[in-house]
Amino acid sequence: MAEDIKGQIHDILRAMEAPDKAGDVVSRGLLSDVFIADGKAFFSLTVPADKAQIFEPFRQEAERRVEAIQGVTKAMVALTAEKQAGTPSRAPQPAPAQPAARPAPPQGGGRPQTSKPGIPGIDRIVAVASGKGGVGKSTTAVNLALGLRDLGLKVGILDADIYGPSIPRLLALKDKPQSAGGRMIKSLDAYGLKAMSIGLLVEEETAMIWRGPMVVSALTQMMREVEWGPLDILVVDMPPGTGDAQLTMAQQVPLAGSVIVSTPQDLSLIDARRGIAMFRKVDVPVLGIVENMSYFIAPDTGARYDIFGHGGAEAEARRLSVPFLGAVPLDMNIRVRSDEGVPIVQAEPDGPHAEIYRDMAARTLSGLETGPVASSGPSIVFE
Ligand SMILES: Nc1ncnc2c1ncn2[C@@H]1O[C@H](COP(=O)(O)OP(=O)(O)OP(=O)(O)O)[C@@H](O)[C@H]1O
Repeated sequence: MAEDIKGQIHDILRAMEAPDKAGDVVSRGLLSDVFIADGKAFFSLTVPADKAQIFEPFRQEAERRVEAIQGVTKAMVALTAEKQAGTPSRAPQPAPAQPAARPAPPQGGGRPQTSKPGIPGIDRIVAVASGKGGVGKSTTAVNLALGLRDLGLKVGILDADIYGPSIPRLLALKDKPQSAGGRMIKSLDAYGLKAMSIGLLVEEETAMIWRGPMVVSALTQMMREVEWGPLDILVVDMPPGTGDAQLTMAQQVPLAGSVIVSTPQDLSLIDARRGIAMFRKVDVPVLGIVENMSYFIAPDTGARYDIFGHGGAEAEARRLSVPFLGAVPLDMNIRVRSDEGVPIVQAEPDGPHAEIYRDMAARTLSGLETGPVASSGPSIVFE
């Protein structure tokens, strides 16, 4: 059945004239894998960044035609922009991505330019990623977002962790997303953040088997079709790992930078290194590394223990010439607050942890404004 639908989708797309009149999108290899689940069809079309705008009516028409196939209840087609290696990354943007009247970045600043289509109303998108699961990526993402909020920014958080969306739990999001009319859905509000989670929109089993292009289709759709309102920064909680889905996301989402979360253990650091290599490969600036569960604070005495060999991530950051954004202790309170749906920065704004996250937010922001300080040039390390 699914194969039959895929065949029909190919036929439909082959028969449609591409707006740039350069041949049909299937023969040109612009079509991703087609994924069918629960009667929903997902695929993306990779188009040159400067043609994204003229392809939009084509995208809509493709959705209409695919939805007319018997057995298809919904079609989700995303345009992803092609970034050619070596081309100057200043292709025209299909839609204004910058709200008016933002201060210009400092001279020589590292505000990354991207040839990928920006998201209207969202000034900058920052990915929070980890080389492996369970290191506290989501905890870091929400508290970093709240830290950025405390710096006076308008901040959104998008949970793109298809393998275990945890933002609804961390932010106690209970309401179902509501339609905002047309294709748009309203973002949810949590502690002054705009929030949306893939877990609120898609069945978890469906999302887990998506491959890279499908994840990007869903993600770009969530970015474009959620009413975020104007945002200074959208923090994206990425799926853990450095596989196909993550690489495609890093490559095709217009990211201004990435933050890598690691624990101090060697194994986690090896994975973090892979994460950094992945972002570098696709020219996304690495804004820095966070060392989570860096040391342990005994709940009874408050004494500090470096049980995991604290400092590993900081040393690694130096070795790899990326900024170190901060060390967060393994602290029962951080976990308890997360489980209660009130992240520590919100629950204990005057406590030591909130301060750590606010510092982290300030360093992240400064990396966005001026470029990650330690990231340029090779470093010579004597061991
Ligand atoms: N600094 C910390 N101190 C104590 N507990 C923590 C800390 N950071 C995270 N945790 C706890 O560790 C668990 C995993 O954290 P989290 O869900 O943020 O990790 P993750 O890397 O996003 O995981 P996954 O990749 O599986 O989604 C959670 O129970 C969380 O509350």
